[in-house]
Amino acid sequence: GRVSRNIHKRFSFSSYSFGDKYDDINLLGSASVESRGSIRIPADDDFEGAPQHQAGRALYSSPVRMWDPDTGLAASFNTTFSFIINNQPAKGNKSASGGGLTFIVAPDELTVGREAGWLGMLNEHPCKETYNAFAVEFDNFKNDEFNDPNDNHVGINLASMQSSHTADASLAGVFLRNGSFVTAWINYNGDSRHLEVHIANASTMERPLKPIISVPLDLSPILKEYMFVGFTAATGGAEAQTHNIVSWNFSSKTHAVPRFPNKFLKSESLCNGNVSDGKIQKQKKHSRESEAFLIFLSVSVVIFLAFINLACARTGTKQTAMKVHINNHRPRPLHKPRKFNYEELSAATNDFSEKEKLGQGRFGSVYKGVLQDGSLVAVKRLSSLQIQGSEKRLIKKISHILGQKQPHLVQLRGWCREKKELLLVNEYMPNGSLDTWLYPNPWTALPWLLRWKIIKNIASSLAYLHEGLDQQLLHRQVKTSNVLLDISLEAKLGDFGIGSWIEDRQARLLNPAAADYHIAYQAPDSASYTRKATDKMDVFSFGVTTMEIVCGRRPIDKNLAPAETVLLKWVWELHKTGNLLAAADKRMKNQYHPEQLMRSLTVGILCTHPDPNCRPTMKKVVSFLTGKKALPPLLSKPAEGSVTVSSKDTKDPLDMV
Ligand SMILES: Nc1ncnc2c1ncn2[C@@H]1O[C@H](COP(=O)(O)OP(=O)(O)OP(=O)(O)O)[C@@H](O)[C@H]1O
Repeated sequence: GRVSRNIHKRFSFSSYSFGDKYDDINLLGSASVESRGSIRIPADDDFEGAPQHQAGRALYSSPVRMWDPDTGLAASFNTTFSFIINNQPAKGNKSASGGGLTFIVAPDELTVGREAGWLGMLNEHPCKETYNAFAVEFDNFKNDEFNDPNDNHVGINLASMQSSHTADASLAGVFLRNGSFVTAWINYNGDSRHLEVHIANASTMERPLKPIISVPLDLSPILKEYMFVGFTAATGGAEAQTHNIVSWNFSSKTHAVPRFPNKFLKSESLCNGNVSDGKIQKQKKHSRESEAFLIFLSVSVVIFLAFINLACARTGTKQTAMKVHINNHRPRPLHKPRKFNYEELSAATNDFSEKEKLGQGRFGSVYKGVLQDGSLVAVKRLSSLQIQGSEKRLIKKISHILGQKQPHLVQLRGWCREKKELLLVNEYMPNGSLDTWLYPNPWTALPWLLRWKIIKNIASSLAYLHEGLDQQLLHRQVKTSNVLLDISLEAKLGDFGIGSWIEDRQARLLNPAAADYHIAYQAPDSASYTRKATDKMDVFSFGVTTMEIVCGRRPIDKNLAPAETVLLKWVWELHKTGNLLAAADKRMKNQYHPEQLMRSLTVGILCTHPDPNCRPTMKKVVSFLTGKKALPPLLSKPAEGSVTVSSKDTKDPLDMV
């Protein structure tokens, strides 16, 4: 599954509905919304005089994102609109000429372009400053100064009244000024840099097969991030012409490289990563000295505060009474976990529609849903698969998970067991799963401080499941697709505990690709289905996940050189040659904390030891990561008697790839 990081914009005005959405349209110059509900330029109905030499604009009132500054790519957009150009000879002037209209992407919401041949698109700029607008013109006057081909053409205008491409509208059977309905379709693809324009002289919305213009076009040099879209039109001096836009649909999509909060980008401890493994030892010593000073400082502050507190308690001030009152007011849980019925979840997910699908795992699909109370949920639909054990045992297992509350565990809000399906209702995590942040976007580099925080968050939630409960709960599916990010990019571990209910062999049949991907996280000792699951298998998966987060690559990547294909082996080799820092994700551009990075990779190596007995517990991992416990020295070879990482005679699942 992948969470899209694109920004979409979509709006629609059905025929003669501009009056109903008056606030959504910004009218400039002589543009108006006439009584029937279409946009009309010029405003005045009187053909006798006023409409001559008029220019006006009607823009969608909010800016639209048209360009992504990080990738430099233009938006892709599709727009369809219907218009009528009505042309009558002005009094005393027999020849009917005209002006025309444009669909414009404008850099501002204030400019009204010049009248006549300028179509309200541009002004003459005495200082020659360019006005970076893009427009498709529907021009019914031949301006020789702009090299117009005739008085009935469509043109592409890039910050200029001289069109870069033109086409004769009559080739599509369209006569722009004869007062009939014209429909235009403008489709621009910012990735492939291609523009197509279709027109049809009809009130139907059916697009003709053949475009009137189809050209390669890179709009990115003239676009800026936010722009205004809409229409311009103008009249000249020898005609009485009105331009009515009757209906309009617009949709756009821009790439978006996430911008991370400053707290993840700036830190004094972040330094250029060109540091050798050896230098880090020295840095460690220095940081221990500063840690000692910090501890001294904190202890002094605590003693001081305790003293103040004691003094207040003696005087029995009002303040103390108030504090007690606040502490007693304990918040109630927002959503009590419960059993859901099928209809409720079907309604919440729009009948499990494809549009609401968040992703597909080994056992089924996950859908976004809105419950009746308005809260957002992610519904995991485990269909037609073998759930292990009796119904009674299953419910018992679910209730064990339902009760778990830890800040870094995705909250299970309930379940539904109906129609031979099991549906799990989880809290919705708006920023999706971690794998979608790591891949495949080459522009997104998760900042180091965020990666470091995520690693510590996962470690703490696993330590809680393993050692913080009366009855140990094994996760059994620790991997980046099960690490989910909430609105403030806090990491939470999802899908904990459910691995033990589900028939693994069934999963391969359901989704072989996902099953292959899953195997990369599995410890060699879990290769046998008869072997009982242990917490050390979770520790192994955590080790692989940690390496993946630091290195920003998949645990198995067949596109890489053979020596690098298996992440675990590659990291181990780099460690042996004292070159561990070279494993850091290149997209971080050396902006990381070398000591933290080394520490997490070392923890990764310890956790993926082939011998489960040599792997640390998750509690120990937490103290290694937080620096409470010193890391044991890593041997250049795994300890005597244990199986080596690269050994061929183990049942290492990585060797099966
Ligand atoms: N609570 C949630 N909030 C938002 N998105 C979610 C949530 N749970 C899952 N997803 C999305 O749905 C996708 C599929 O999830 P699912 O857990 O079914 O599969 P998986 O983790 O990729 O594989 P597996 O089935 O082996 O666990 C995830 O990758 C994630 O993008």
